Amino acid sequence: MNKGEYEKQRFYTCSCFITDNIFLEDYKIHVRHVTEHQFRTDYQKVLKSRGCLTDEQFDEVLKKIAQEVERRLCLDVKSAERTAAIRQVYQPLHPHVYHLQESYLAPDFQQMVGYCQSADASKEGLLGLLQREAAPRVYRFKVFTRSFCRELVEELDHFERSPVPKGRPNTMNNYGMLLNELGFDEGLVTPLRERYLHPITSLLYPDCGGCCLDSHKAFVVKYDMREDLDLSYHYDNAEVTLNISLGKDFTGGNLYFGDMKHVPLGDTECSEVEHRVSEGLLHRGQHMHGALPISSGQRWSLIIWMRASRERNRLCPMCNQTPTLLPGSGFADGFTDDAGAKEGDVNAMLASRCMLV
Ligand SMILES: O=C(O)CCC(=O)C(=O)O
Ligand SMILES: [Fe+2]
Repeated sequence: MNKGEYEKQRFYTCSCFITDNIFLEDYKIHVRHVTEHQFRTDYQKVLKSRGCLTDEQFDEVLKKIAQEVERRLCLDVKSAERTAAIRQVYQPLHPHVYHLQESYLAPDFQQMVGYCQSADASKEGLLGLLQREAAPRVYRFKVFTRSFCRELVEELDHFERSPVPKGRPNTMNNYGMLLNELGFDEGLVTPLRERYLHPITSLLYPDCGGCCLDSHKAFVVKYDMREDLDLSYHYDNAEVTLNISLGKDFTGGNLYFGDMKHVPLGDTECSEVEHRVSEGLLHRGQHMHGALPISSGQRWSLIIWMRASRERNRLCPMCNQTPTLLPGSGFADGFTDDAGAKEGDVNAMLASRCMLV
């Protein structure tokens, strides 16, 4: 997609964003909340088995859900406010890391992409260039040079220490940052996805949107002995995910992969996969995974959730239904308004709710 087309393309979020996949940290469970009655019917028993025993604890859960729904309803407004504040006052430490240059990329990675772009490229040929699968259909390869990883972490650390407001990546990561708010999309992440990652994912994952990626959500996750240590088992809101280990020094923190999300847990065998600084792990977004606790140091990873509207317009990967579209800003959640998609009618509700907080 060229720049002109990108500017014209509007992206949307599925309305399930307001009701589904709400993560309850205390009970390590994702829940759906449409009404209190439905929620009690669906979750009271399982929550009890996880230690939610008293009425007070259950009320606390309902309060957390209400807060999370409120946060989601106001996400775009708050994000625009943060983006504006960052633009106004934040002074980057390394302004050059915002603009992709070939010299940031590992030579092996450039060669691999060169192969994928050649006329006779094939999946078999590409697999011959890659290391053995780290887990089923999980591929490991160097992406950035070590020096670029170091500079990027220095830049993000500098941002973290600055007084500007920060948007956290998702409900499961309390630390880290959203790269679009910092201005990384246009110069770094979009060109990386379009020019370098798309040729690879087209060959490796044509069956799950890898050949028609058209947007992404990019963020950095950060684990520290005094902050988040690990990440619960989950699937991503993505067709294909790239997870690049940026550093710093850490031990532990391995990823573990199970099976695709529709496979029952009882039939799943997990494989552990080590993070290696400057290397990326590429996997299908719907491939269940989590991160083990770090045991020392600080671990930073750049996560790119890549989306294919053609794939997700048919079936939202988060609710498994035909998406009901809510207008969003920027890439939103990567849905587009193709014929056949249901139209949402909650715009007015979104606007009025956001004014309350
Ligand atoms: O901690 C990691 O490396 C994995 C992060 C992840 O899976 C995610 O943010 O979706
Ligand atoms: Fe993930």
